[in-house]
Amino acid sequence: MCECTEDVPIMDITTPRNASLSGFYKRSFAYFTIKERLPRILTQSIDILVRKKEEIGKEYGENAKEELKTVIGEISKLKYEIQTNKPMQEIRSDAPDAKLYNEFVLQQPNKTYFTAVWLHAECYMYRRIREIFEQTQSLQSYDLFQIQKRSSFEANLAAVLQLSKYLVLKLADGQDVKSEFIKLLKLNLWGNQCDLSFSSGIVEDCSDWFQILDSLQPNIVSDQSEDVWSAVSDTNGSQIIDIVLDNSGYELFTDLCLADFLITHKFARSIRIYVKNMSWFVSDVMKRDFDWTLRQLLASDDKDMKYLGERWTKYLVDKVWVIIEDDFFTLPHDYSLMAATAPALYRQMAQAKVVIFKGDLNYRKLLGEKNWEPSTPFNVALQGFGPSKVVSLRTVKCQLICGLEPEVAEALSSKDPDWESTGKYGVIQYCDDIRKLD
Ligand SMILES: O=P(O)(O)OC[C@@]1(O)O[C@H](CO)[C@@H](O)[C@@H]1O
Ligand SMILES: [Mn+2]
Repeated sequence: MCECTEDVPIMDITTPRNASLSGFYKRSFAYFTIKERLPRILTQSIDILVRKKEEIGKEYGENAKEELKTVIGEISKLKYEIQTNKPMQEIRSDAPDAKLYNEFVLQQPNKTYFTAVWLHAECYMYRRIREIFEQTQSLQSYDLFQIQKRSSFEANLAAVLQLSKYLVLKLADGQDVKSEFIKLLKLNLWGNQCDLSFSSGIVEDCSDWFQILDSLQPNIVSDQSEDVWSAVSDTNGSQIIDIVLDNSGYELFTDLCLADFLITHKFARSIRIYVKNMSWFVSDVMKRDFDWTLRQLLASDDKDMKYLGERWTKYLVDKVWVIIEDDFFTLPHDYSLMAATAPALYRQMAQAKVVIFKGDLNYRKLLGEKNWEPSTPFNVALQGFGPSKVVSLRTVKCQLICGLEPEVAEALSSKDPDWESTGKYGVIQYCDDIRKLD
């Protein structure tokens, strides 16, 4: 039994094969996340609000200081509900996504934090944070994680600088385009190690990847970068490439470098970039984070960073890059439900040559949060999702995976029992099993 007050027995086992990940299985990263990581994220957020009270008052008005007390109380309440395994409550909001949340949670057989599907419980927590700010007068637009996101970019300036120089050089040079593309793809993959939900909001230095890229090759446990290259470099058909972003900071910078490379080498006429429309899993990119990042580049003293800032601003003005916000990315639904829940988005993605999904959370959604047999082919694990060719770039931060050669998972587990929750390993996976909507 766990120490939860709702009298629910938590099983002291690992996640059974083919079951949904859930805090219900005590020997799982899902359990650890709900028990330790989510409450820690909330505690740290409260600390920041307390520390920044005066600054928030100056920026959002005196009333905001009063409302902060309510916000802090509500976040503490949310933390208590998680720790004591209460059922997920109805979201009180007129926003259209709240209705979908409420219907979705109602349909689920298990509604408490530790018994629900982990993906649902974790997404719900971030939606509740949004609700807390929605209920205020003065803090509607306040982003609880903005300070951490900005610090993460600032802490990784050295890596950004180094990559800027490299990219500026490579953009001007048409040599060896394939190997440069694959190199950028891998840099981009490792950029996904730098998320703040994983480190519970602790800003880490991500600067090493650039130097040690080759030595990391054995850690890419499934590498279909050749297939990705073939799909991306095919100049027949659609000239649009979609990227579903993950984290702000260094990872976003690597995404934009890849997006620039694709445009410069004419693999796409336009790149559509999908962002979150609320504060999400601490470090995920919202439009305002994207804009802030470009402003940092434009204001830089470094000529290459500034140049990229100008170049990318022009891409946005000319609609070569288009930023898209869609509610679907902050719903608890996995991607196999996109066609039914967000058919317009599915059809839009079907116009793309390739859709690149960044990061661990997107991978969980692609695989339907299920503990697949690790040798399950990627196209099977996608369970019918395939608006276009799908690429996933993901460092392995939780216990689900597919597309591995037989025995690879067993060998990794005996070498490093925690291999699935360290972020040290990565996958570059590809599927061209396209399923059009009627
Ligand atoms: O999607 P991202 O940024 O790569 O990772 C998000 C993440 O940190 O959050 C989840 C747990 O909180 C984990 O699945 C994953 O490690
Ligand atoms: Mn993320």
